Amino acid sequence: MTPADPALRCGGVSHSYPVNGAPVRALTGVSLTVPRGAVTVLAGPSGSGKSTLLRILGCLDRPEEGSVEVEGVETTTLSTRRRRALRRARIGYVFQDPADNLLGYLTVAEHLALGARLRGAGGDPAALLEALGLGARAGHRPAQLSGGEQQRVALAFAAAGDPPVLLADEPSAQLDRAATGLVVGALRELAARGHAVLVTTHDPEVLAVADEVIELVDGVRRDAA
Ligand SMILES: Nc1ncnc2c1ncn2[C@@H]1O[C@H](COP(=O)(O)OP(=O)(O)OP(=O)(O)O)[C@@H](O)[C@H]1O
Repeated sequence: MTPADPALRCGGVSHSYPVNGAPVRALTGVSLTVPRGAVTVLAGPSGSGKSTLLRILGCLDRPEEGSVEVEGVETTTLSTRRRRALRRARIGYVFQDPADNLLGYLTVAEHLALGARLRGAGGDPAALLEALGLGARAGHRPAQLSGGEQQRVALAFAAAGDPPVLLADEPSAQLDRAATGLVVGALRELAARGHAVLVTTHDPEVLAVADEVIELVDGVRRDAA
């Protein structure tokens, strides 16, 4: 693998969920690459399969069909244990629901220290907190923060330790304009430092800073691939 190779690549990914004994098709034959040093946006209407695809690319779920490579490593054939180890070391993930991202008993600073430890220390967590407008919150626990502040801490936690791949599911969903501006700035800054950044969004402010937009409709890639 060379530095020019994409950080993430998937090919022919299809997936369905069983609902009342019958499969509900969420993705059909999706192929894409996510380059380093850029912000790539996964767009599309509600229910189009964005979260499903992000979870599969983030090695949280295994697709029914297709390949998923992280930094040149095919992940769909790895054991659950090895996939989890690869995810922890190489991928930062921000879940859509703030409650899924943070541990109630850790302060903001402790989250960042944990993120750095999981990946081998790197980056500058204090600078990232400042950039996200959270410089004064390092000693606070999630319950002492608003939903929007928790979502920004989740982004800092996911980026702590500089994982090469950063995935975020609707990172501005809970945020007002000012906070969205901070998150958008942080996503661009992470891309400028060489991270591969992939976010799902409906938000025009996030779409505006995308280097590339990949559009899903009914689980199928709609843009010119
Ligand atoms: N756990 C699940 N069980 C059953 N069906 C599911 C599950 N998760 C998603 N689906 C279905 O899969 C399809 C894709 O859902 P997904 O959440 O990936 O879309 P999305 O584009 O992220 O939507 P949104 O923008 O509303 O978050 C939808 O038809 C949805 O109902």
